[in-house]
Amino acid sequence: MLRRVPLPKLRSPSAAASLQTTRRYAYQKATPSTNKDDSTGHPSNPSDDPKLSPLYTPLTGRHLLEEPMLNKGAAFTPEERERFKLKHFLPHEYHRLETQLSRAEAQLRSRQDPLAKYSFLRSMKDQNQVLFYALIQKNLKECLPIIYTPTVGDAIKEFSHLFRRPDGVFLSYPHFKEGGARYLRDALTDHGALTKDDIDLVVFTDSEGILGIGDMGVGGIGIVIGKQTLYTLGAGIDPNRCLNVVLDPGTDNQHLLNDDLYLGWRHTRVRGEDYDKFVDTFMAEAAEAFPYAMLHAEDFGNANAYRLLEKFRPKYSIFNDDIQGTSAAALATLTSALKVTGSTLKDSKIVLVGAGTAGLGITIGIRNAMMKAEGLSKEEANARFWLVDRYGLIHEGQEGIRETQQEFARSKDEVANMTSTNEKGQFNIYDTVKAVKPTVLIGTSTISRSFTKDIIEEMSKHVDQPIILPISNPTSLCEVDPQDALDWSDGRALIATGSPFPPVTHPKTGEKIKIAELNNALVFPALGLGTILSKSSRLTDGMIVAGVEALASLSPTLSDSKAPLLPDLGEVRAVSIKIAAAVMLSAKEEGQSNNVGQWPEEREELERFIEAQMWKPRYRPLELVNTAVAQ
Ligand SMILES: NC(=O)C1=CN([C@@H]2O[C@H](COP(=O)(O)OP(=O)(O)OC[C@H]3O[C@@H](n4cnc5c(N)ncnc54)[C@H](O)[C@@H]3O)[C@@H](O)[C@H]2O)C=CC1
Ligand SMILES: CC(=O)C(=O)O
Ligand SMILES: [Mg+2]
Repeated sequence: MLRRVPLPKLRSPSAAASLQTTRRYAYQKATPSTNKDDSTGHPSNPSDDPKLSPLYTPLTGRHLLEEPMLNKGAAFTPEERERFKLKHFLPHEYHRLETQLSRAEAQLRSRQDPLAKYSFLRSMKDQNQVLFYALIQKNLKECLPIIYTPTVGDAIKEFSHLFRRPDGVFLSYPHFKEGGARYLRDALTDHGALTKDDIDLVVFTDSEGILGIGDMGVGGIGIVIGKQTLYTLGAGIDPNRCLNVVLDPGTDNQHLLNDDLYLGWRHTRVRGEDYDKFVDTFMAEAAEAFPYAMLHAEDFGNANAYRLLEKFRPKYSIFNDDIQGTSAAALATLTSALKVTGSTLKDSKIVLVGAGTAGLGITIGIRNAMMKAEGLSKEEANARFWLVDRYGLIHEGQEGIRETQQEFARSKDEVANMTSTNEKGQFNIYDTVKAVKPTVLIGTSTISRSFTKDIIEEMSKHVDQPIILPISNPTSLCEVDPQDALDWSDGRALIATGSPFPPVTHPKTGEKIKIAELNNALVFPALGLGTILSKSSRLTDGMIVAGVEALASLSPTLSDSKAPLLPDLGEVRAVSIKIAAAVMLSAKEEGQSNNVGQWPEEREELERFIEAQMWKPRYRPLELVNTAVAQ
């Protein structure tokens, strides 16, 4: 017979206290002296390990098992089972994390379909956070394409069908209209349970431009969760100090609007002043509630991404990953590629296809580097770019050019000499490549396999080692399969892609060649970590450039010209330490850091300090507190 389990005491103060206590007490900031143990395993009896500081919680019994931040499942020790009234909820045996991992790995691998693996991992995240992160960290190469691109894209499309339980903060426009700023504040702080010191990072989207798959409505929470997971895996940002947020101003995705199971606000997107008021108020409330947090914007549509970044950057600690993160990763890749070709930024001719959020971010980032590092004027640097968008090469007088693209429009005189193979007289990618003879070809267009054989062959006629970066995600939207790019360039192309690809075969030598993954995931976790650890109120361009230089200095091609252009995403933690150190030192130099003196400035010592600060998936001892203490 089922016995009814008593409900938790939901009266104030305990209701608010459960999350507050978990979050507040979860963050016992590691110091080098208390956190010398850097292994990811857990000690034989966690409660007795003096190296790990405890977490405090008022939760017991079923409520403790249901709290993913604290749940250890079968790894609750016999003593903890007694103290936290867990004995009757758990089978007899006590298993260490290592044993739990073996079971979890077998369960993961028993699922063949990537989406089924995704669902498994998502529910593990909802149940036992330490096990989730330990599993992925141990099997990073296998799990990254599941929790991130490409599978996350499929999961987002299916969000309302796969939905089991929520993870994150859902902010819908009609609730905002009714409750105004107060509603947003209550939602973000969980009605006051979270206070200003509790959160380091807010990741948020309005879901209009998810990866390359477009408007995904409330399903965009999936990319937010994916990015937050990478902050934790890649840079050790404490998951208990992150807030995942989706703004739901409606959706223009007709398929979702017609779907009976759709879970978001069933309404077309609110735009104009109403939208701005929603986002402006959200930013103001988030910044006031968590004044030390970095606010990470993800996958906004291109009509809003730049506009909002420019508007909010002077006021808040905002970071737009698609603009700034992608630009940083691309600049590091290009720097590595140019070391191989023996060329420079200013000697490059760059054709970029898809001048939207990511494409323009990359263009501006490289353009600024040409000016700063190689002394070009803005006009001289702009002249190294040819941007091709949906109406072909962007040039003066062309209809449909967006304001953000304007400064890169080619002159009328230049295009007067070009030949169009298009019945509308537009200059497509082939026409542009033929006329320009570029050294670099970048794809951020979302147009699958649009770098065709004739384009790659034409480019390869004029340059020894064409640099080809098709970085649209997910895999299905990549502009060219790397094997094709290598075959069509006689094995000469230097390639990096946005989603992971298996190694390719050199068409002449038969050698296996690894393809670098040019994804902002290699850099944004560390940009965030550096900003958070240096308590910087802004992530400046200078801090980002310091991170780019650190990343480029880790390129495997520096020691082997046939190696991938970037470090493997599987090594992101080690990479993050170097990038974060560079970011922190730059923050200090620029006067952005608000805690100079509290961290070492000598590079190696700083790297050890950063490593020690990183959250690691280990079970920590638990201490029972009563709610009065929690308050
Ligand atoms: N690898 C990475 O780290 C990143 C990759 N991306 C990928 O880049 C792609 C673009 O993303 P966003 O810039 O956010 O999207 P977006 O929508 O802002 O930009 C896409 C651009 O491509 C243009 N376009 C559409 N059809 C075209 C055509 N036939 N020819 C040329 N251009 C065309 C659009 O007009 C738009 O300007 C996505 O697939 C996204 O996943 C985005 C950010 C990071
Ligand atoms: C990687 C990423 O941010 C994107 O594809 O949108
Ligand atoms: Mg993105």
